[in-house]
Amino acid sequence: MKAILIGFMGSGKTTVGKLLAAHLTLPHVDLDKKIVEYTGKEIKEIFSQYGEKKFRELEQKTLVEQLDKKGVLSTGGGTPISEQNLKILQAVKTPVILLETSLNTVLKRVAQSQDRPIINQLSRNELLELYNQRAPFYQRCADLRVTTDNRSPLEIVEWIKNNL
Ligand SMILES: Nc1ncnc2c1ncn2[C@@H]1O[C@H](COP(=O)(O)OP(=O)(O)OP(=O)(O)O)[C@@H](O)[C@H]1O
Ligand SMILES: O=C(O)C1=C[C@@H](O)[C@@H](O)[C@H](O)C1
Ligand SMILES: [Mg+2]
Repeated sequence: MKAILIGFMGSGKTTVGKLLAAHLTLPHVDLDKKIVEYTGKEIKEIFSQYGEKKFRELEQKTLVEQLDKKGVLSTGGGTPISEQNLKILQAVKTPVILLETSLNTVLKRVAQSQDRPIINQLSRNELLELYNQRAPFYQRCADLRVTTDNRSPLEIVEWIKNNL
């Protein structure tokens, strides 16, 4: 992989990853999408039918499978949130880029979406707690950090290209 994007739900990993890959004429790989293709089920169905633990197992397996491939990898929001995955992301030679987004912006972007079981299940306060809990995991494996509040996907892609 040429770059790995990490960050909270709604930080823009999928959107920016797709655009960055197009700018670099590389394939784009989205971990969530790979899991959906592999299982033939939507993420919310995997959560409701098999539980989050099973989803995390699939996520880790898929992450390891993709690391040596060519392209730009967009992870899921929870991918770096285990000591095992953190070790994998810290050890990888590819730059890990953290898309930093305030919780307010996250909520503006994804509050209406029904695709993210974690966002749909939690109250705003619980989400804030999760956001604060996750921040150190993201920081521990990030090589580069870019703020996405008030920046368009294209501006973020330009920033990444200039800093990669
Ligand atoms: N920089 C941005 N400015 C404005 N809107 C954005 C930006 N980045 C992403 N969005 C919008 O926010 C929503 C969520 O983006 P996206 O799906 O790329 O996030 P994600 O980080 O991949 O989330 P998840 O962790 O759930 O996969 C989309 O509707 C997208 O169009
Ligand atoms: O932040 C999370 O834990 C998640 C984010 C999404 O990308 C999906 O991987 C799933 O909805 C879980
Ligand atoms: Mg995504």
